[in-house]
Amino acid sequence: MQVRNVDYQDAQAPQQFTRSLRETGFGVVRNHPVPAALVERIYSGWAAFFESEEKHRWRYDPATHAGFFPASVSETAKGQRQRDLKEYYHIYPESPVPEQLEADIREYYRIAEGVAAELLGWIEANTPVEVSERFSAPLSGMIRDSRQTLLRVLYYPPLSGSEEPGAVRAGAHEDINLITVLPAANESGLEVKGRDGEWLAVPCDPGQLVINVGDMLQEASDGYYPSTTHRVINPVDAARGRARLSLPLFLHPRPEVVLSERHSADSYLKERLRELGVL
Ligand SMILES: O=C(O)CCC(=O)C(=O)O
Ligand SMILES: [Fe+2]
Repeated sequence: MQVRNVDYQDAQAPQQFTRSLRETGFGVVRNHPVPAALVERIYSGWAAFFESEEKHRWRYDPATHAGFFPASVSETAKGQRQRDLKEYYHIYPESPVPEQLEADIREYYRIAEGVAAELLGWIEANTPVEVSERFSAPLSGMIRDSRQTLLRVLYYPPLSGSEEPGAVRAGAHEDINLITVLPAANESGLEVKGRDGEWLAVPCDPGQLVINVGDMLQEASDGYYPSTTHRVINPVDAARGRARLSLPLFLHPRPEVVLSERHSADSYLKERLRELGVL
């Protein structure tokens, strides 16, 4: 199995990228429109936020699920017993954000959403017609003007040594949404599960973007694109003392968008959140 690394500017990029998604559920692109300096500023600004007490004043709103989620309420991946070793901050288009962090994060949201629309166009154009004729709308149109797309700023604290045995940074899971756009994290750790069950590190140098298929694209394509299981493993040696930040943008269609005969985006999301015990 090979997660391809594709030059965004290359004429062959749309085919190569789509092939990687089809074969592995993942693709990596370089030379893309997300400025590396913007991502670096976001990582350092948000590291300071997560390392301050200020974060507790931004605790999430249970009605909207926007805001800061401390480690004590963090997700537990399906089949995992311990909570993930992570904290995060959820941002939707109208969510409140600390003022000193707001301009960069809104800019990132806007640019990454634009890249996602372009990539969905590539996928659409390179999907066999017997699969794409089932799409209820062009894939890039499904996310247009969506208020559901979620930006998650993730902070995995340095390991203290007092973690519960078996607890990991992010337990094996699949994403619920259409696709996920993820700039290279500041530390390694992301792994993808191959068809043969072995775990592979997702190759990702600074400045690159990782894209993965979520359950909604798997559902809309009737399994043609696989929503691949992934996880974040714990660091070893010197890296244990370092925090890891990452910035996934989860692209969600508008609620009324039809995914399949069984599901709209809204009914699908609700079913999955109920399974996760979040609804
Ligand atoms: O932190 C990462 O690299 C991946 C995070 C992830 O898979 C998620 O939040 O769904
Ligand atoms: Fe994920």
